[in-house]
Amino acid sequence: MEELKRAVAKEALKFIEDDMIVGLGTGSTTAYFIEYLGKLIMEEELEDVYGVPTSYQSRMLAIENGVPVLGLDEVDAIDIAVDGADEVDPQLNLIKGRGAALTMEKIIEYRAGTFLVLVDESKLVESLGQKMPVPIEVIPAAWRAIAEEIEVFNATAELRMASKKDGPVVTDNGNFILDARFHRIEDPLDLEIELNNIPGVVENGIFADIADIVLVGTKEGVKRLER
Ligand SMILES: O=C(CO)[C@H](O)[C@H](O)COP(=O)(O)O
Repeated sequence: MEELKRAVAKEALKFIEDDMIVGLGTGSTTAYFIEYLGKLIMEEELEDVYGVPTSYQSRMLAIENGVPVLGLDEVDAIDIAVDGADEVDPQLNLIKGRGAALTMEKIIEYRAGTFLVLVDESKLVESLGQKMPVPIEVIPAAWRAIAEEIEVFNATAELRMASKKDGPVVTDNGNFILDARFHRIEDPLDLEIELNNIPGVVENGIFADIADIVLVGTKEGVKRLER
């Protein structure tokens, strides 16, 4: 599995050119990409490339690996964003947010000229929600009310608990995460919009219609899917 992640991360470097502003995703696959990107920058094979991190994790990795970073408010545009995903359906709709970084990921990836997704083949599903719950970032005081409201969608929502801290996971933005399991997600775009309409919801992990290219690591090599 790590080999497949490394292979897609290497392939993603082919999309990066001098003078690009690159959105840096979060997670284990993107971590390889940031490492390799830093190597090219340090070896001066790429010039004037800047990363815009989507999380503390990607910011720390970028700094550690020699990728200069800028905040979203310091750039005019993002040429390309590179990130992993938890599920990818045949229309290239995604579920993201296992790493609880979905809000900044969506803000940056929505704005990118190209959104490039890196996954291994285990992430491909027939329909979203097949394996993974949909993470929903919520204002802490509203978590219980929203968890109850989610039931209207024929779903159950669970507050994500931390493993190295007592109590719930707190996101980089200071919010909580609900993991919602839906019986069936018929229309990802519709559900994405409806969830965001609930007061107290900051953002949800359905990324419908925004991925441009998905690189899939398989045992037979890296495959490219395009919308
Ligand atoms: O959405 C994410 C973090 O919020 C990650 O991109 C997603 O969970 C994939 O991670 P990995 O590459 O480690 O499987």
